Amino acid sequence: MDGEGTDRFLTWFQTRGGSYDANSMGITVFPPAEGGRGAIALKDIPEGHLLFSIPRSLSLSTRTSTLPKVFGLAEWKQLELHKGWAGLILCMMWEAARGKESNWAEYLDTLPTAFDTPMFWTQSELEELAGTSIVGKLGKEDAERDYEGKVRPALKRRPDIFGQNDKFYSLEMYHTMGSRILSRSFNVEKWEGDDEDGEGTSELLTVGQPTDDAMDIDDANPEGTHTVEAETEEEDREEEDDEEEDSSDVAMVPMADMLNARFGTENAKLFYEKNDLMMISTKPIKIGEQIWNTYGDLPNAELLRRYGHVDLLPLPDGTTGNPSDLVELSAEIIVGMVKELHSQSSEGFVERIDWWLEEGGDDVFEFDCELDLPPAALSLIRLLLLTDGEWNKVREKGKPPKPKADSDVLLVLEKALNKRCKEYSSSIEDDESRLQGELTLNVRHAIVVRLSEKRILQNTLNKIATLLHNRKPQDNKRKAEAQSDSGTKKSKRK
Ligand SMILES: C[S@@+](CC[C@H](N)C(=O)[O-])C[C@H]1O[C@@H](n2cnc3c(N)ncnc32)[C@H](O)[C@@H]1O
Repeated sequence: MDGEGTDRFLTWFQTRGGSYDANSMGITVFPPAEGGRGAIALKDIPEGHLLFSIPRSLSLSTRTSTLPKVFGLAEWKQLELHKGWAGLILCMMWEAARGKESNWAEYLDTLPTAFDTPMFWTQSELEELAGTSIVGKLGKEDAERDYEGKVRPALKRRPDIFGQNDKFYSLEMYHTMGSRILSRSFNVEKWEGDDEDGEGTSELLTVGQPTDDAMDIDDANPEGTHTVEAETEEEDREEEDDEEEDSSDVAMVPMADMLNARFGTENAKLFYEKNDLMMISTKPIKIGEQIWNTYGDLPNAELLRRYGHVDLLPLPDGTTGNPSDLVELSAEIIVGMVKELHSQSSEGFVERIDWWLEEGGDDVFEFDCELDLPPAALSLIRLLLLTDGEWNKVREKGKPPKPKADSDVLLVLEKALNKRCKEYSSSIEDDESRLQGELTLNVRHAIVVRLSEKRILQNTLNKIATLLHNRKPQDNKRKAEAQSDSGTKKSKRK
């Protein structure tokens, strides 16, 4: 968006009831590594300062767009457009197709048309992500299923509303709108006491998850909070009980979505009142500094998948990376390793695994930069290593084994992590050397993500090796003691 575009947007914003402190903040373009277009402090801003406010009616969601009503709410639901993001995407397509007639025309003009997210990568670029957790989370097929199953039938059913304009309603446009939601939407809940369909004087929506983030600013907005993190994946949302309400909470919020984010730099947050959403500084901001929101300090894999960028900061070990990074290990690898190491038959495990899952046990374990061994992974390994007698007792008690990292458990975990390392097609050294050379942005991002995952795996393996080294003599001593104890008991019983 050029200067003229910014001015048009700001004029639109103000004429529609939005307000911003033009003395304190402006919209400018930062270097790409700092987010490109974003907001800048035009003077020293104290903490708790209102930077801008947005009437709820100016957010764009399935509640504020008139499309669901024009289409007919019953038919909307019949096509399942009230579930997931398909309904909001169709609203955004329709609003874009209406051009200047749309309430959001000038806002829609500000939104990106191209993305650096893996959703739009070539096959060879995607191959660079092999081994990372992004691969299974792109959601492209799910999106295309929704387009074919919900949006296309809606377009066919109501040519009087949608016309024949393929340009605005193509699958490509569906992905573009979906990516706009993924990288810019907020979770805007209904205001408590609002009536069923969001009409009337109860003034529609509230922002965010009014829980931990809540912060008192003054009496006027006692429950301020924000959720700049893009919504959870569609498939997660579909599992939620009150899905209908959740989907209509997803909203595009003009101006608030102009703020960039970087790990640990947040100095402004979105708060809410009954009628307005408000961006308020959470720290003093110096003149010339960027006004940063937060996307939840996500790991680079998630930043890349949702937003198309990565955070690189100096880390305590002298490398650069994102302190939130983590690597996933599936329970499947652990189960396979126990089978391999202990020559167990698959049948013996099925019962235990089913029980583990029924009890709410994880099927994926996260290892992070802190290098703590996930207690749930330790507990699962112990469960799988139990004798049949011990397993029966555990089942009777209804409690998974305590997450103790003895040497048997550590050996399984070590092998499982070594196997996990093999899912990447390159070594740490290869990646480090490639990062020194010329690379396209996408390939560089892919290497940053997988290198960090591999470093976490390697550091965790080093930790396990040290633990094993220190623990073996202790474990042997304990085993010997246990044997002599049981011997004593047995002789007593005789
Ligand atoms: C909510 S928008 C922020 C405003 C955006 N820069 C714009 O021009 O409208 C999120 C997008 O901004 C960019 N962005 C935000 N923070 C960034 C950062 N720390 N580094 C690189 N890009 C960033 C990414 O393209 C991301 O998808």
